[in-house]
Amino acid sequence: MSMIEFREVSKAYQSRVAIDAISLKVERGERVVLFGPSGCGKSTLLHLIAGLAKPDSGDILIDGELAATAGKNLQEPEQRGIGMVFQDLALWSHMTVAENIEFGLIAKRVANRERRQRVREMVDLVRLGDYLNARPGTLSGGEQQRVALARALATAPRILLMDEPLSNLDDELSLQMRQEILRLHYDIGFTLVYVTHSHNEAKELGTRTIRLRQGRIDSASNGAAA
Ligand SMILES: Nc1ncnc2c1ncn2[C@@H]1O[C@H](COP(=O)(O)OP(=O)(O)OP(=O)(O)O)[C@@H](O)[C@H]1O
Repeated sequence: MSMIEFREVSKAYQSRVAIDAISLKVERGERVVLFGPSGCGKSTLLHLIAGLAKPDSGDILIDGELAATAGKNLQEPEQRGIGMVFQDLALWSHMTVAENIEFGLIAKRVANRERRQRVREMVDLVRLGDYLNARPGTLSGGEQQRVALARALATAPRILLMDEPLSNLDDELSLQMRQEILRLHYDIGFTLVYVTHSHNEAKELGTRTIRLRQGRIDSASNGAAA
């Protein structure tokens, strides 16, 4: 059973078609990189998987369960077991770094002690141990991205969606984060769908590259290495 399945999914914004009858299967543990020119539908595809957008037609299955169908979400985003790192998904500015990371764990009713331990592991992972009590507004762009990554991974999601998550980082930190993502993938075994314009990131992180063009899968490059 696939972890993510799209059956003839379409999505338009007003008259603009963002996703055009896409059928797609992503298997458990796969690391899929989405490529393609600006406006081809990459972010919309992630939003559909996450439940942040509804398909106009077609079905979306997550781990074999119908999560969305024409015009409605049958599973809310928080029911889908998905972690997200999107550029426009801001951190909560009134909360500390620790509280941001802890948020999903509270929602999942993880016990107090385990929560604190998990937050500690996550800040260490993204090398922000000294910033536990800082507010996001006092951090650099790159540091904020690392908090977002820690927040997304804290609940050990079965699917991790990332939309250009490393674009604000310098080369060295970007490399470290890519290694961390691969290590975590090995440890946790999540399914990754990753949007980037970087060939380096695609080559290192992807087990499969899918190129989108005008809301459709460009079949010439589906399955090819970056
Ligand atoms: N909320 C929205 N309202 C109206 N149109 C939208 C909305 N979101 C996306 N679109 C349109 O849908 C199409 C696909 O956009 P999308 O953001 O998915 O592309 P993308 O491949 O992620 O682009 P980029 O690489 O620039 O981030 C574009 O034509 C865009 O203008």
